[in-house]
Amino acid sequence: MTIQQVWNRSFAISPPSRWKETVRMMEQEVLFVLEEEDLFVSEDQEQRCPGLLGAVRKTAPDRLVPVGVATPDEIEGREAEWGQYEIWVFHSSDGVIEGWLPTESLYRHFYRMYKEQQAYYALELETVFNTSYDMFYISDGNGITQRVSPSAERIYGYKPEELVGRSIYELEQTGVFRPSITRLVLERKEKVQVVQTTGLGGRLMVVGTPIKDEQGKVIRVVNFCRDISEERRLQSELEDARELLEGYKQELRKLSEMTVREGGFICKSEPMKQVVHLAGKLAEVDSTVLILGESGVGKEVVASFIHHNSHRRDKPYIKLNCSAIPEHLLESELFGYEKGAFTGATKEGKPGLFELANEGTLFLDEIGELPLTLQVKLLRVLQEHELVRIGGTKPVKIDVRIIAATNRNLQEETRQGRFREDLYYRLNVVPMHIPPLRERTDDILPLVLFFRDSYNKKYKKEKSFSQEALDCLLLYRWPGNVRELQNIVERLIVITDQDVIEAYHLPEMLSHAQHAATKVSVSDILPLKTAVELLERQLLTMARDKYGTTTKMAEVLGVDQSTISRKLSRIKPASSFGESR
Ligand SMILES: Nc1ncnc2c1ncn2[C@@H]1O[C@H](COP(=O)(O)OP(=O)(O)OP(=O)(O)O)[C@@H](O)[C@H]1O
Repeated sequence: MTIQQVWNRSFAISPPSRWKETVRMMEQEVLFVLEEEDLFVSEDQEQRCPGLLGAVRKTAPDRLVPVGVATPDEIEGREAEWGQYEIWVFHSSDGVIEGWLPTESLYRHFYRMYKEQQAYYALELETVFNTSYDMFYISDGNGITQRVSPSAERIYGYKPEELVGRSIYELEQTGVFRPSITRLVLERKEKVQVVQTTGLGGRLMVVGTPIKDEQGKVIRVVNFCRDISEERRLQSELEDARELLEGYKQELRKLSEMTVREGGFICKSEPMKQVVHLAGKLAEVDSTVLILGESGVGKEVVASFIHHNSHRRDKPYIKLNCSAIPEHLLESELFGYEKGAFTGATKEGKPGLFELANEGTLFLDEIGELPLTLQVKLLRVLQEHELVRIGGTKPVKIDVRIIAATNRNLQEETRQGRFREDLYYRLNVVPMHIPPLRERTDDILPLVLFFRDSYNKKYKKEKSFSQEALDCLLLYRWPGNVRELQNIVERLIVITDQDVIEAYHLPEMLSHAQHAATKVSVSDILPLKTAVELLERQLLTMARDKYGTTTKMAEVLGVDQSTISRKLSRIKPASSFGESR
């Protein structure tokens, strides 16, 4: 039975709602008379303690009546022990009970009971206050700190005693926390829930609640503060892991694209033959290679060709796309870390890709995306052939061949200060430029046929292309280079219902090429090379007559200005064309 229940069974001598009042009266030594209903709350109570009501009623005026009251030993959960006390009962002249008055011994009993219960509540509150991982922060109506739980030291970096007595306005100004939730509660006079930043860089979710007096004036503000920095850290770690995963997924997709190639390496055009020739020579030496070229031209294919034809072929070939990994994770991916190097580091530490690629080749794709801080570290590895893991002190010897690739203009990047000049020269020992597909149109048809056969095999189909469709593919500019061509051929093989893929099956972006294809008509059979040359000559002459400058010609014919100059020099001396005449 709880205290409240005991009080009720004690015939509501003083209902709990009035204990406080009773105690206040006692403390002020004021006697007071309780109402009859305080004594006899309900018939139900009379039923539970039969006889008492009758006994009181039968009492002669102004007589002492014995009553049973729970002793103070009965505190939450313990069985009540009943003590005997007496009360004064007052009757009116016609015998109606007017009120009653506890005797002094009963007053003392009330008092003890109240104080013990108060102490019990205070103990409960104290325990919650002192042991909670969350923080309670209590201020008065003027914003002066009254009480703070010990977790303040962890959260704000101040012990409770260093905060008590200080103004929250001052603490906000000095940056212990921002904003002050107490200030907001005092301003708005209502409950406020806001995220607060601490001077230590943490973040708290704070719920501030006003306590008001009878006139509605805020006399206390109780803040409940939960540290959410950890949640945010975990969330950001999760996001990092997601980004990492996404990076690897991209790499996997590329890998699956590559498996279709199964070692097939198409190089029919003259420029591509030169690239392969150079790659063959580079495979014989260990020098650093920088492969330049637009996205999808085959830089990775060439890197892999170099590795697989070098003496390192039986050692690891590891590829890292510097733009696919979030900047802050790139360092540990590349250089590894020692155990406990940072929060989130595994217990054992982890080797980076440099160590994993030891004795083999590390292909750093999109090197232009490497942050400047890591560029310094990479330069050191290239120069000293050793690295130090994050959080480590011991240098680790490394024997790795670096092949880097980029579709950016690295020279321009160095001018802009985004790429270190010293690293650029260190990487640029042997640069290789892979021309875009539109500049080696002789590769288009072999590539289309190669991917057609690969995907026919993969999807168990027997599709072929109509001549008109092939013409469109040949005339398209392929801004996405070989990768785009590969994807389009795959899509056509998969989604076309008919066995022959016609021009109208081609995706929309090829429609311009298709349109162009119908604009060109050939009246006789002649060798393709001659036909292309004739067409090229006609186009160049037309464009030259119409526009007059190589800049404009390059724009309308969709090639670089240098290509125009080169081609024009074959049909007419280049000197007759100015840069932007
Ligand atoms: N000469 C080729 N023969 C056969 N397949 C090729 C050839 N060149 C490129 N590919 C294929 O085209 C796709 C893109 O090539 P790759 O990934 O090497 O291009 P990249 O220049 O490295 O692109 P990015 O700059 O976007 O990384 C790959 O699937 C690759 O197998």
